[in-house]
Amino acid sequence: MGRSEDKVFTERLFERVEPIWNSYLEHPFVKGLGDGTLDLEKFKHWLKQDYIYLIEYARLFAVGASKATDLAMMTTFGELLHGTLATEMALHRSYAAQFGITQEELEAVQAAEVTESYTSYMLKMAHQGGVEYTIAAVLACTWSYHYIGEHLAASNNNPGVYQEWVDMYHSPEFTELKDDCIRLMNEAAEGKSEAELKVLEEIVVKTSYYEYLFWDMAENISNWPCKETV
Ligand SMILES: Cc1ncc(CN)c(N)n1
Repeated sequence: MGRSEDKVFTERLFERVEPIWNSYLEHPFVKGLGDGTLDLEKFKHWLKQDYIYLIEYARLFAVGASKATDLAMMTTFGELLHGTLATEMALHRSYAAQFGITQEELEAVQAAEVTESYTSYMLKMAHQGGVEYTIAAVLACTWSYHYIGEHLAASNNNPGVYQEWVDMYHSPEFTELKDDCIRLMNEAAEGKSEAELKVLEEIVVKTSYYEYLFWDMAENISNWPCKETV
């Protein structure tokens, strides 16, 4: 006991990404969400970019369903797909309605540079390997948002207009989506060689870095340098 091989795969992953995820908690955008001081224009940029990010993210679950190795796994991917489209994206539609942004406007948003790069990377990984690549590509997204949601809720600051955001990401529904992703990752990692696990670990690390870049993109309201190029 006590050897690294005795850990379930996601425990080993968490040890690797925990410092990266803790850096999100120090990020000005995330801090602003937690204490309600975040500039609304920054939040609107996140909202629009995240909506189209989530459309591609939902597509990943469809790829996962097509690569599933048994019916139980296919069912879980179906639930994750539905949970993203119906539960998580309902948060975005609710905020958009408060800000006078229609659903059509949300769907017509053009991906900013980081959104495009991040979703392209995830989809490339999902298509490159077996179902375990797809799960590795989505894991940090769901799990790290839950990590942030839990920390913000526990910090007892007043998120003000962002209360709904904090409530969503540590809600029982979102916790279930996160737990499903963790379970799928461990199932898919079973019997894999160390070399294969290392590849999956690097996907989780890289998507964790992309998550940081996404917070930065929202904080800086950044987009492509020339509007004409999008
Ligand atoms: C960029 C990003 N990463 C993760 C999540 C949580 N599904 C999200 N909504 N947006």
